[in-house]
Amino acid sequence: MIDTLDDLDVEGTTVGVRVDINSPIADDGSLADDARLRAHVDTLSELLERGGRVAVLAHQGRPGGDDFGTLSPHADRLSDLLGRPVDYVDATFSQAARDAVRSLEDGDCVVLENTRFYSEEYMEFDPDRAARTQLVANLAPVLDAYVNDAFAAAHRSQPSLVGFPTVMPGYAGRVMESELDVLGSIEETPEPRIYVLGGAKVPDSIDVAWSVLEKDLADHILTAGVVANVFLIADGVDLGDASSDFIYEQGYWDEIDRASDLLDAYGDRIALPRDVAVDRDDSRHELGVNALPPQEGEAAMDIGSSTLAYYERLLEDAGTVILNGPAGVFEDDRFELGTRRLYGAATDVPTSIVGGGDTASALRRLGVEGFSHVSTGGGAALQMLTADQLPAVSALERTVDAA
Ligand SMILES: Nc1ncnc2c1ncn2[C@@H]1O[C@H](COP(=O)(O)OP(=O)(O)O)[C@@H](O)[C@H]1O
Ligand SMILES: O=C(OP(=O)(O)O)[C@H](O)COP(=O)(O)O
Repeated sequence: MIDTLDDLDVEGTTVGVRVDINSPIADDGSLADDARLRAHVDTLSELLERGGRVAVLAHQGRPGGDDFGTLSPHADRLSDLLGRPVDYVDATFSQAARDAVRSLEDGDCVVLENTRFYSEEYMEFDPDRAARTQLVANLAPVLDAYVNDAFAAAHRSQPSLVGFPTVMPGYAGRVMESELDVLGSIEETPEPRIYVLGGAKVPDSIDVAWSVLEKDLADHILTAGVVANVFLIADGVDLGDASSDFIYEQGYWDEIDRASDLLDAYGDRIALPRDVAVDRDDSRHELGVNALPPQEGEAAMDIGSSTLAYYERLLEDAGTVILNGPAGVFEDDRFELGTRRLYGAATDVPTSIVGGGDTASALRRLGVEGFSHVSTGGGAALQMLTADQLPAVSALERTVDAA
């Protein structure tokens, strides 16, 4: 049983609110999509209107990634969306951050800097240990309560997600509450059940694949995106140096062995692309897997038309489809076809559940709609649908009682 905002006496209370506003970032550093900020408006508005003093905690990107950066543009955008001033401080738990939180008055909001600027935040801890990290130990004394609205990050056991509710009363925000309601009630989704695993977070996708195949939750897994490329290499296909180098640079080389083990154990339930699309002479060019490797410098950027026809046939018989991750580099018009058609076909399945920040952004851009549920979380939604507990949700369940 988790407490919600209905259980929190908000007025005059200083609340640390963990949101997930991790967003695509344009080349000039601005937000390329603000959907995740919009999602949290209800929670933040409610807290502010009820007289709360709100300190927003969030991450943006992963250390070393192109989208790793400051939350300053997020604060500006939140101010527009909330229709009230939102301060930003370029500190997360230092004296400057604590002063900014202490000086909040009823109805004030400040965004603290990217929690992942601080190294412990990118590590996974059990909640008790997380409570002793620098972030929680330094910030908790200036907060009265903690609200977790970051469903999309609830599968991470990181300090800002599991540490605070160990030392102060923790509550689910409105996004967290509604995601848990919708995804938690899908106990008996219609079969056959198909998982579509695309995108670029290969280790997460392979974890999910193991889990749903072992538990017999998935009748088929359709691979797409970088996930498919890893499976193709594991299956002995020569995808060429460009795709291999990309996988190596992402640190995913060991995932090829894990994909190979999965194919050995459950190969009959894992569908691999039959063709891929590469950039040749500045145009989309499709190659059957038998025609691989591609020419030098060409990388597999999307699944091809034969693969789409094959996947569409499998989806015709599905009762439930759960999808995460674009099928290709949808940001480039030449490689959006796989995502457009695959996700389009999924809207015809009786129960269709989609998750993921980039995925949702791709679908908006491509105008694909009509799913049963579009979750704010990708990995978090998938983990929940594997029936595994989300660490941040468990931490809220075990939170300390309000005084
Ligand atoms: N074949 C591919 N090669 C390189 N990148 C790809 C490929 N297919 C998809 N991607 C990239 O995957 C990214 C999204 O993946 P991911 O972050 O896992 O999605 P989500 O945020 O929805 O969970 C996009 O930026 C897209 O360009
Ligand atoms: O974008 C996110 O997850 P998602 O890609 O599964 O939707 C969350 O912000 C979690 O980010 P992380 O996967 O870097 O921990």
